Amino acid sequence: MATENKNLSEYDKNTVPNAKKFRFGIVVAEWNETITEGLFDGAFKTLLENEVPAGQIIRWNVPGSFELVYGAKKMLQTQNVDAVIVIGCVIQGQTKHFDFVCEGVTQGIKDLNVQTDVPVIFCVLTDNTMQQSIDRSGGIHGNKGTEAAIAAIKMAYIRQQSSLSHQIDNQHLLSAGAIQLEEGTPLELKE
Ligand SMILES: Nc1c(NC[C@H](O)[C@H](O)[C@H](O)CO)[nH]c(=O)[nH]c1=O
Ligand SMILES: CC(=O)[C@@H](O)COP(=O)(O)O
Repeated sequence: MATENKNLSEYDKNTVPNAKKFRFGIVVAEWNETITEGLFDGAFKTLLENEVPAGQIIRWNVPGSFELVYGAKKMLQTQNVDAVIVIGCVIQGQTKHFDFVCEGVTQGIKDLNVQTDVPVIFCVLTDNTMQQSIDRSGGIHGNKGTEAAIAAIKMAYIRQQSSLSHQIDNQHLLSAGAIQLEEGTPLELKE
């Protein structure tokens, strides 16, 4: 389904987990800032609407979308966050630079999702025209920032639940008699 057949701001509140205790990082590119500010507004307001306290939302700015990867990496390395949203707007110009920026940021964010434990949400418009970006940052097609905020809440919840289930599994094993040795602990077998 293409964006033109879906309003990016619409979501079913009944499918959104409780987000009150989650902490979110938002990294915003300054290129095309009228668009990225619109995307940020959509994401920020949606997090507030889902009862995330403003004090649990950390915002950093970076120069352009290519720097979103480094900004997200340092955000999740240094801040206590349950998910990171990266916000950018890349618009086709006269050269192939568009292709390289889009590929770089896409692959970089994918790599962070593979290599780290904190979900990084891809709120980067890759449009042919400014009008397409306007339409997707609060215009006729809604706001991709809203979509990204809901995705961030859902992924933070999956991260939390998967960690809990892992802990429960461990507890189950320990309570069932399995032992968990600290690395280097000598195993003493009693007669
Ligand atoms: N043309 C756009 C850029 N270009 C800048 C790069 O993202 C990067 O900041 C620069 O190459 C220095 O590393 N960035 C956007 O976010 N949007 C564009 O349309
Ligand atoms: C995505 C870009 O870097 C692009 O907008 C820059 O424009 P140009 O390709 O005309 O240099």
